[in-house]
Amino acid sequence: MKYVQLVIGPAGSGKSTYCSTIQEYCDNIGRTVHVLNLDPAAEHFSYRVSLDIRDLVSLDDVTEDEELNFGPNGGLLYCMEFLTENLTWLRDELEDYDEDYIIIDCPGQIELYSHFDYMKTLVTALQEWDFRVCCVYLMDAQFMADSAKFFAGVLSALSAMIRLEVPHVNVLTKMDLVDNPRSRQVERFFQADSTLLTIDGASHLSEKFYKLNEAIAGLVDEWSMVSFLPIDRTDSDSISIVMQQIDNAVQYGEDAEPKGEVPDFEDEQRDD
Ligand SMILES: Nc1nc2c(ncn2[C@@H]2O[C@H](COP(=O)(O)OP(=O)(O)OP(=O)(O)O)[C@@H](O)[C@H]2O)c(=O)[nH]1
Ligand SMILES: [Mg+2]
Repeated sequence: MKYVQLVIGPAGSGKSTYCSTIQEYCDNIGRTVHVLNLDPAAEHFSYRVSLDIRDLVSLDDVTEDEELNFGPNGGLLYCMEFLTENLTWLRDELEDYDEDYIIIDCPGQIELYSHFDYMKTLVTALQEWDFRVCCVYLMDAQFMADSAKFFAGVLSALSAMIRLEVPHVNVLTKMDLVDNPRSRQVERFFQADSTLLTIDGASHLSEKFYKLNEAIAGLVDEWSMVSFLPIDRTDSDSISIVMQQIDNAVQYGEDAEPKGEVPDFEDEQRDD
């Protein structure tokens, strides 16, 4: 089987850093992974890039083209559309890898996940090429300052989850920056729960906005669909827990051939 982690989330949520953290972790445990940069605007990498969308199209090509005349955000959408129209390029590139565990570092523009179909088209193509895809949705733990913000984040995670229709793991990033007293506060957010709204006195909200938040929180609660795993890049246990959750989600290794000599049960049965 072949596997993909599709790493998505808002701008600056730590997607590229997560990819390098996972690559380093896998290097250490002797597991081969390849990281694909899907951000046509990316320039600097803290991981080894195995595959790069910029070999097909880069943001500079698009924004410097006088006929196209795009700004950075329109240019990015154009690049993603170009990718979805040239998926054979990606299929051919992916065919080069025997060890098929790919981590895809996606761009951060939230509209890509909320109301454009490019990511869904990509996911469908990967599934057609026999990849098991897990969406890894990252959110910055530092934004957990109040529950109204948290529920806004939950809704965007939920919208990606519903749109992409693949196993989904939500991760709170940058836990190393959360100091101890605050970390207890952050822990409340690992499991989305509507009581959060009443705890942290979203009292600064107008009554109408509070009710809206309450209704949304109730919806999330009722579906019990959204939980978050914390990741601290300085703590290998937390990385390992995130990897285990993703492995479970894609059933990683379940069809692996057993290593070493396989006992011949048929012979044993005959002897019996
Ligand atoms: N301390 C700490 N900083 C982090 C962590 N993850 C990301 N950062 C910092 O947060 C900033 C953004 O991180 P990136 O990994 O580039 O985030 P991104 O989601 O790839 O950003 P875009 O691709 O621009 O959407 C950088 O300055 C990182 O160094 C983390 O786990 N701990
Ligand atoms: Mg990035």
